[in-house]
Amino acid sequence: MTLLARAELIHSAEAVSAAVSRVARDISRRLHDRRPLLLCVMKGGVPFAGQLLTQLNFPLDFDYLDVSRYGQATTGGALSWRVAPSLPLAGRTLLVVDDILDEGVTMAAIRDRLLDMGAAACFTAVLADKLHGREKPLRADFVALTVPDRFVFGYGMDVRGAWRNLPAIYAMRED
Ligand SMILES: O=P(O)(O)OC[C@H]1O[C@H](OP(=O)(O)OP(=O)(O)O)[C@H](O)[C@@H]1O
Ligand code: HPA
Repeated sequence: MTLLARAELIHSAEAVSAAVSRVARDISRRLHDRRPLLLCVMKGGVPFAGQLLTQLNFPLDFDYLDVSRYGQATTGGALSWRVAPSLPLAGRTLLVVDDILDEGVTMAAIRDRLLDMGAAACFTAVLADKLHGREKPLRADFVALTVPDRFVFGYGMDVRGAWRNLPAIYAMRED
């Protein structure tokens, strides 16, 4: 059986879409008058950032950064910075958008680096916050959904490089 056929549906496409719209409204309320620079974290942040962008009805700028610490693995390793944002950050309000806050190592390192680069404020938005019960180095300001403490994929999140393109969120079965 294929990996997808054996996987368990955690959040349907409809549930993901509704949660993204709710977060878009929250972000609009909080940041509408701050002309934020929205930074998409490659690669997993692409679907979430793309859908958010179409629902944020206020002026903003857009750029991306690329970091990775999982590669094809299901456990995290050392963080590798591949591309830093190219737009100037000094004095800006940032909104960093990623697919998942798991151990939180990636988002905390991104926030620290962006503040070091001169950003005035760094807000964070994630599609999924993984509930594993361990302390995280940061809490995201905007969270669309929670996911259980299992390896999840879909809507930007990959499993061994695949299935980022799914409109719903699935979890691998443990056995
Ligand atoms: O909270 P953490 O435990 O640090 O994990 C979260 C990070 O892991 C994934 O990135 P990955 O390294 O797989 O890069 P990718 O998005 O390019 O696949 C995900 O997109 C987050 O950026
Ligand atoms: O559960 C996960 N799925 C996909 N990518 C991830 N990166 C960190 N945790 C995960």
